[in-house]
Amino acid sequence: MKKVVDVSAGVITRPDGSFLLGQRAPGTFYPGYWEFPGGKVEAGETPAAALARELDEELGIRAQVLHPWLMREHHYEHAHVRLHFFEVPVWSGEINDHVHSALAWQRADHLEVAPMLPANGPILKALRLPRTMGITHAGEIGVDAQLAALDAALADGLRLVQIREPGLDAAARAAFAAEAVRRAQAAGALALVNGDVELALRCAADGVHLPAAQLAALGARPDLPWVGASCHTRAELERAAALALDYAVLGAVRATPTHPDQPALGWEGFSALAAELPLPVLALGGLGAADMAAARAAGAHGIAAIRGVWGAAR
Ligand SMILES: Nc1nc2c([nH]c(=O)n2[C@@H]2O[C@H](COP(=O)(O)OP(=O)(O)OP(=O)(O)O)[C@@H](O)[C@H]2O)c(=O)[nH]1
Repeated sequence: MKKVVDVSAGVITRPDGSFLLGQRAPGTFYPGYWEFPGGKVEAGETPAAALARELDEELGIRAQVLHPWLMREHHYEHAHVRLHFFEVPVWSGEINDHVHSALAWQRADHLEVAPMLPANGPILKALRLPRTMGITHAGEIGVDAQLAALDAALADGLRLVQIREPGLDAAARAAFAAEAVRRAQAAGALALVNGDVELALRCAADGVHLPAAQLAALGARPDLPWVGASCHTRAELERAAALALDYAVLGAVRATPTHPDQPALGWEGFSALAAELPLPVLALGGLGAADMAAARAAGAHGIAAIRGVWGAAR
């Protein structure tokens, strides 16, 4: 059995969404491959402290803000690594690299450098997941009002839409889904259909969002580009990870009128449940754009919302 090596890596992000990659130098494992800056956690160090130290040693910068994000394990020929990824949106000092052959600011949807270290493929996919998910409720506000709110939110930058319409009958739901997928995709957004793989395929959606009961019942990941699930417990989050889903939605952070029976987790409860998972987790439950910073500090990838995304007037 190879021993487990803990490694911390930082997704150092600029306000335009680009992040920093470094190319591994000759004489290291996987020379020429690209990685997120970081390195091994030393005895007695927390992963966050290790990353702060590595960024200082390798790049000469001080991380001012470090958000826990994902944890992934990977078996290399030389070691079994447990990678602790953090997001680093704020740092001080000029970047002055001491260890890589080259550095490059990259965007997840338009990577210009290759190859990436083998463990990092899912990390790049996670970085392509937008930070805000809008969940439709045409059954409540009406199809026309929801489509108008969708257009306004897309114009405002929304790039991830979950079509969730338990209140519409099958025909109305299918028609609404087809139209919402069309509008979302025309704006460059991902559109996911809640709970219905068949309908997602029929309207060429980007994926499916599984309610918790479906997550529990499924034997394998549905064959669609994006698959996520609603989770309320650690066991459900681990099941989503075991099925290699692309994301989970975890709530409720606050009590909401949609799910009055669900106890509120608060940010502490959220971060305890969402810690050290290999997939990004969106926070749900009474949230809006103003909660993004708190969500990310708690380890969330971003937020998912019904009312909080469609705007007060919509
Ligand atoms: N820094 C970093 N390491 C990664 C990433 N992805 C990934 O699989 N790894 C693996 O994690 C391990 C990190 O080792 P390292 O050699 O960079 O560690 P280090 O800076 O502490 O070097 P050292 O060997 O001199 O102590 C390597 O096995 C590397 O392949 C990544 O994105 N960033």
